[in-house]
Amino acid sequence: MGNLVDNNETVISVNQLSTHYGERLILDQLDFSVRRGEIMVIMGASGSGKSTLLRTMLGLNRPTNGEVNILGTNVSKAKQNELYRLRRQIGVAFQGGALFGNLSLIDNVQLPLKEHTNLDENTIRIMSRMKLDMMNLSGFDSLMPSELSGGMVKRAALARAVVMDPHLLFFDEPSAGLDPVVAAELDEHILELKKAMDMTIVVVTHELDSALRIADRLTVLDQGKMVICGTVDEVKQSDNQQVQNLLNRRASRAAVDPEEYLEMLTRVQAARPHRGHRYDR
Ligand SMILES: Nc1ncnc2c1ncn2[C@@H]1O[C@H](COP(=O)(O)OP(=O)(O)OP(=O)(O)O)[C@@H](O)[C@H]1O
Repeated sequence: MGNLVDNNETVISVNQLSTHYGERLILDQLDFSVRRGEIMVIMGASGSGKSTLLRTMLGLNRPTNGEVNILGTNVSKAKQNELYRLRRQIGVAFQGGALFGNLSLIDNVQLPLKEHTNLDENTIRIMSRMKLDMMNLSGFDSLMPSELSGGMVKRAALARAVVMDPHLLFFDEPSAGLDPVVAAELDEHILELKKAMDMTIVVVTHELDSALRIADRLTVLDQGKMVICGTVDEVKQSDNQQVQNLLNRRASRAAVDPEEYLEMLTRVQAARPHRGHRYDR
């Protein structure tokens, strides 16, 4: 990656993008771009089309209209080998893309390097350890995924997603299943990645607290339509009713009694099955 960062350089452009499932319109003429070095958060309620947008941006779904350009490739029209080349420059941490349960932490993280490069074992190990270190996971190389806490699993998935030093990172629902403190820690790691690796990051989430913490800009979807695309301040100051509803929903959640919340968390912990040794930092 170069040292000269042009912050206005467009890394992703989404133009007039529409998608259907069968007859049903899911994404409706979306237009926005992602600039080099920024964190773009895509927000919206469940069913608003976030995952469909992510899949379409990665070329896993073909749009019915419009197009997505990533790093100069028209993803919507690209051939398989072009998509393959492009995806090598993109890191992806998906909700469902969990760690391989039969591989240790380090083996999970070094997998992309083994699959996509001809680097020797030693270099692969060093590169993987660097990413584990960045994610506060050094010293846990040989642990199996079942021995890791929820926060560690997410950090490990993030380490794996960036092990090839991608230009671009997609992260689907980072906070899902994490308690607020661990989710906030993960947000710090996302911010650190942006800073340390000069990375452009697209995060899909429905967690407003997390979105406001990490976003340079936000794109808000509602039923497949773009409600707003702007900086955190622009979103906060918007007089659009749907945006205000989203912000107010956060305010009412913030009013939760901390004692009650702690009790609820403890109940969940107590109900969890024993999973062997667990470590966290
Ligand atoms: N494979 C599919 N076939 C048909 N309809 C689908 C398919 N996948 C998603 N949908 C529908 O498309 C709409 C958008 O779904 P999508 O998963 O993109 O939303 P989302 O914002 O990511 O939701 P969530 O936050 O719950 O994951 C929903 O109404 C969903 O039911």
